[in-house]
Amino acid sequence: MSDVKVKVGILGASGYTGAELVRILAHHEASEITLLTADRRAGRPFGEVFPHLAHIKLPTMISIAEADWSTVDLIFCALPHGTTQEVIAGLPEHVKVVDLSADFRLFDPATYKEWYGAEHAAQDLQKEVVYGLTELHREKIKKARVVANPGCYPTPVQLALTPLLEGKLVHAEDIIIDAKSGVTGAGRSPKEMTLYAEVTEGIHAYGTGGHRHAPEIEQGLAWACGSDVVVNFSPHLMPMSRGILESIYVKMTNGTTAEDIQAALEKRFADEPFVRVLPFGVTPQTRHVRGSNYVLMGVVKDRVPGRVIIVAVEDNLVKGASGQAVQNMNVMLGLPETMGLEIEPLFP
Ligand SMILES: NC(=O)C1=CN([C@@H]2O[C@H](COP(=O)(O)OP(=O)(O)OC[C@H]3O[C@@H](n4cnc5c(N)ncnc54)[C@H](OP(=O)(O)O)[C@@H]3O)[C@@H](O)[C@H]2O)C=CC1
Ligand SMILES: CC(=O)N[C@@H](CCC(=O)OP(=O)(O)O)C(=O)O
Repeated sequence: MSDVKVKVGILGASGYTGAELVRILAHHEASEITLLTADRRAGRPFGEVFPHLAHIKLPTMISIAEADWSTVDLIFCALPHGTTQEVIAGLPEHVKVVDLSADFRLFDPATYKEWYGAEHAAQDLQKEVVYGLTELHREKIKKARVVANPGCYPTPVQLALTPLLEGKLVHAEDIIIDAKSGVTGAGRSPKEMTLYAEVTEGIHAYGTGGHRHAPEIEQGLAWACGSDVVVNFSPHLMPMSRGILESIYVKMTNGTTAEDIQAALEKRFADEPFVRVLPFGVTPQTRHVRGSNYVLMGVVKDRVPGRVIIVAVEDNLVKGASGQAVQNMNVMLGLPETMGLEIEPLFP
């Protein structure tokens, strides 16, 4: 491997996923961080905003307007969705991009407008974007200049269901995803939904019957089975900082058993470094992936005939965002895919 390091920028470095990118890249031997941006916190040293990472030598965070793009080979864009399209569309061609926001994840402009409430501002660029669920789109990611990192909720469910839909082992029209997330999923900017008094000692459903990740999940599952898919997706906010757990209820096709589902998932992910299928009947906890890039999934036979339940977990800030973003960078640059990501989960 060459000693020349890839120069990396992080736009939105003062947010949760920005901090997580810095934490991961601190152990990434083939890259160096040369640009950090913030908005309200522009002008402040990174280590002042995140004292737990103050020992790392980093450039001061500046505004995007001040950025010199000649100092970067690749940027991670960790800006709120809606603010990203114009920034990325204006970048010079030599800059590769991994976008963590939702701005380039939906490939049909009408669907984008329906769920995000505005016309897509960079439709030409959208045509060259690759959807960055690494395990499912690795070959395209290798050649991409701009990668749309998946949403946190859509990652585990697409991993679990893609092999089952491809193998016609489950029905595409009967999929229920009951999802639960920690509050960091909502970002670091203050919001009523994430006030301590309203999160602690209770749980609540939100976006019930129509969350913007439903069309992203449906898009990915339609790629898997070659026809339209409609899912019932219902997220809940949990009194914990990180982690996502999804209980996925599906109906098996005639003649398929829960053991067949287990075997199909084990086969599909046998060589994947970041996806683990647990022994049949064992379900994972969010604590089993905390701080790591792993997705764990467990298959359980439902007592209701013909049905099976898959429980999948990830850390929303790692495999659900910054970890998968670094995994995609590694693939785009031809680096070992696991570089910087071989961190064991923090338990308990
Ligand atoms: N949190 C999660 O679990 C996941 C998040 N994502 C996506 O990743 C992106 C970043 O999320 P997250 O880190 O949680 O968000 P945060 O709210 O924690 O951070 C947002 C960052 O963007 C900066 N920023 C805000 N508004 C602007 C603006 N108008 N122009 C330029 N910079 C701006 C902020 O700067 P400042 O601090 O100075 O205001 C901050 O650095 C979002 O698109 C989110 O949807 C994707 C998957 C999971
Ligand atoms: C708990 C919480 O608020 N979660 C966020 C999803 C976070 C995420 O990964 O998605 P985006 O990148 O699409 O924002 C939500 O429900 O909107």
